[in-house]
Formats: sequence, structure tokens, C-alpha cells
Amino acid sequence: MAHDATQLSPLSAHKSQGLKGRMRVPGDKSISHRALIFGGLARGITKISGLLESEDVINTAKAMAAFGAQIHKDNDGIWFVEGLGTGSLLEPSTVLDFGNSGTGARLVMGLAGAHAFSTTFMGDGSLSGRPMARVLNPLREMGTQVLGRSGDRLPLTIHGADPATPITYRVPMASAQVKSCVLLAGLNMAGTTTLIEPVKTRDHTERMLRGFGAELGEEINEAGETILTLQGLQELTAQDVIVPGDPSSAAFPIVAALITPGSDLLIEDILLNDTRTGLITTLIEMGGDITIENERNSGGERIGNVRVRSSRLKGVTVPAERAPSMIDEYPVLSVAASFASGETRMEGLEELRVKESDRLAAVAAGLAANGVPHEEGNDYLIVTGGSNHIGGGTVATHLDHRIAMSFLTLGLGAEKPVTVDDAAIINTSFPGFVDLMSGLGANLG
Ligand SMILES: O=C(O)C1=C[C@@H](OP(=O)(O)O)[C@@H](O)[C@H](O)C1
Ligand SMILES: C=C(OP(=O)(O)O)C(=O)O
Repeated sequence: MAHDATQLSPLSAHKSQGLKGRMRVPGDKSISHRALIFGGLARGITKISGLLESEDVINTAKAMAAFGAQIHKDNDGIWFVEGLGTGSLLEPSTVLDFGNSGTGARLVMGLAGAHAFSTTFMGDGSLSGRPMARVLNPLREMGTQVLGRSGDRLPLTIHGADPATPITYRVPMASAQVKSCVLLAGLNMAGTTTLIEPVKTRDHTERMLRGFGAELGEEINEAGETILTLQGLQELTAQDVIVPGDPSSAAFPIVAALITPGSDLLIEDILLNDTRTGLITTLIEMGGDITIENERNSGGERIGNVRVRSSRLKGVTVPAERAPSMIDEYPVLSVAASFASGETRMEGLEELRVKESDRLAAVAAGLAANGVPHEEGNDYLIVTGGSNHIGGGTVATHLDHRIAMSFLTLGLGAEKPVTVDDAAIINTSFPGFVDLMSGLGANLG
């Protein structure tokens, strides 16, 4: 069921002692979206274990079904996707509703933009405010027509050219969604698409393209930029995909364990791809007692178990270059920083302004409501931690799951309870968050 923005569900977090146990978090969101998309393009039946069954990902499944893919789930929770072949999607007869999901909307725009039919996209109040020009501009260069309200925001309709023109595109901001949109469009049209990525971002699209049997050229130029070349209309072959635990979801129990005394948690089977591990690197630099156990390869990705115990943290400077590898983790890092001695400086945060909310502003407001000293700049945040008297505030989530989970985490370590105005939005990425955290000893309610 879609999240209903008119029905807010407030929730409070109270000071907790000792989060303990062995746990798993739901499957990685980025890999789950892509498994459904590549499964829908491949010949044969793709089998997906551990798919994240959150609102964001279910909306992508519905979109792939609307393009003609056959999708079902068996009694053991395994998902099966029978694909149509690259360049062969069918015109959807319904409006595609992506709810809260930037990834779903932007990746599927790449698919649809390469097909000579009309596809209409809509989303919730948050997604309808997020910029789509970053994907619509490269699609326009390929000949895709766009019809919608001003400012390139949802709802909008796109119609691919016949034939579409492959392009060479330099991604102007650090965005795996933009990279993936262009590659998915290129895969579905004749000719060679070249993508230049100045700053490396999560590489799941590249790994899965190759995993489904496509050839993808990759080299680094003198400027250190990655150049990807992709021949369109390559046939993909269905695969078995095992989705590892999402490090962006594991971030919440990890930080909760660090800031609550007496904690000792083992989180199993977490994705450890190094385009995703910036938060773990940063927390270890802050003095976090975090170790990686049983590191291994699974389906082309590095995974492992993360052991975390309560720790005394100290403030650090997080360099701007690290931002792409922890872009969704700054809200919860700000929470860890609230409990660290001294200042934590986070730089290069401009992309946070265009997430589900303006996350820089939402974090700053949440810190202010809970008495945590901080300074918000255009693209940086400085948090001064270590005060014993924080908490007591109510935080506006602005339809942003990460704001909700981050400030509930703050409340587990703070002197006074912390309330978020809406916990229902958490289902967009982490269904079961409240039960899972409560089972470890978190005092939520
Ligand atoms: O490609 C992806 O799966 C994602 C890319 C990131 O967005 P940007 O591409 O906007 O940085 C991230 O914030 C999002 O949660 C998932
Ligand atoms: C930014 C996020 O997701 P999306 O862009 O897919 O909405 C997120 O999950 O933190």
C-alpha cells in the first residue's frame, strides 16, 4: 500500500541500554531495483532472493510489470521475473507511480526514454518536488520528447524517438541514478553510448550489466575520469540474484549500538562494495569499535558480517571526496557526531539538498529541536557533540525515511525522548525497522 501523506504516524524513541543480538537487515535497495529492471529486460526467468520488499522497490516491480514483464513471488519469498528482451518493452496502459523513489523513477525513465511510445510518471509529494532535468536532459539529447509541468518535475510524460540517437554524456553531478539512466537508455537503442563519470559513484548498474552477460567497456582517462562504453541492444540472459543486506539500512543499528552503552551487535551479510562503505570508514576513524567478519564474495559483490560495540566517539573531518560512498548516510552520521567529543565537519554535501527532503536543512532543524549545536552551510555541516542534555524535541520528517530513522536513533542515546512526526514513511526503504530495533532492545513507542 502506498504511503498516505495525510495520515502521519508519530513515534518516540527513549534512552536505551545495550542493543544486543545477531541480526540481518533487509536487502539492498539499489540492487533490488536493478534486479527487477535487468530481470525485466533479460531473456528467460531471473530468480531474485532477498529482494527488498519496501514501497520504493515494489513500485519498480509494478512498473516492470506494466511494461510487460511477468513477475511473481513464491511461498518462500523468492521473486521470479520473466523478461522481454532489450528494446522490446511494451507501452504501459497505466500511469507509473513511483511513490517516494528517486531511483525507481530515474532509472525507469532511462528505459522508457529509449522506446518509441508514451510513458507517464508520477510520485508522492516528495518525489514531485525533486529535479528530473538531470535525467531528462540527456534523454532529450537522444531525441526523447518530454511533456510536463514547468521545471521538469513529476508528473510528466516522455516519448522516445524512432530511432533514438545514442550519445556521449559527461555526468555533471555525482549521481549513480543519472549514470544508470543513461546506460539503461543506451542499452535499449541501437549504437554506442559513451558515459564519462568524473566522480565514481555506486557501480551496481555496471556490475549487473556484466552479470547479465552484457559487454561494457571501461577505462580511466588522464583526468582520472571513468569512461564507460556500451553497445546497445545486447541480449541479456536471466540470472539468479542474491541481494545482500543494505549497508544504508544497517547504518541505523550500527550507529544505535555505538551510542548506547553496553551494546554488542552482529549484523550479518551486509553489502561491502567500496562505493558504499564511507560511513563504516568514517565511524572507525571516529573511534567506533567496528570489525568486519567473514568477508567473502557473493554474486559479484563483496559482503561480510559487521560486529559493532558501544564506543566513545571523537569528531573528525569527513572529506568531500568520500560523499558519494556514503551519500544516504549523512543524516545518521550527524546523529553519531552528536555523541562524539568535539566537532565533526562534513563537506561536499550539495546533493543532500535534492533528496527526499532538503536533508541538510531537515538534519539541521532536527538537531536544533534537540539542542545539538551545529552550523549549516550551503554544502557543509558542522556538528558539535558531547553534550549530556540533548533530546526532548519533535522532528519534522518531510516524507523522508532517513530523517525519521536517524532521529529515532538519536532518541535511543539521548537523555530526553525524541519524537518524529511520521514513522510510516520508513516503509519506503526499511519495512520492519521498528520491530527489528525493538527486538534488539531499543525503546521505541
Ligand atoms: O543509484 C542508486 O541506487 C542510488 C543513488 C543515490 O542517488 P543519486 O544518484 O541521486 O546520488 C542514492 O542517494 C539513492 O538512495 C540510490
Ligand atoms: C536518496 C534516497 O533514495 P531515492 O533517491 O531512491 O529516493 C535514499 O534512499 O536515501
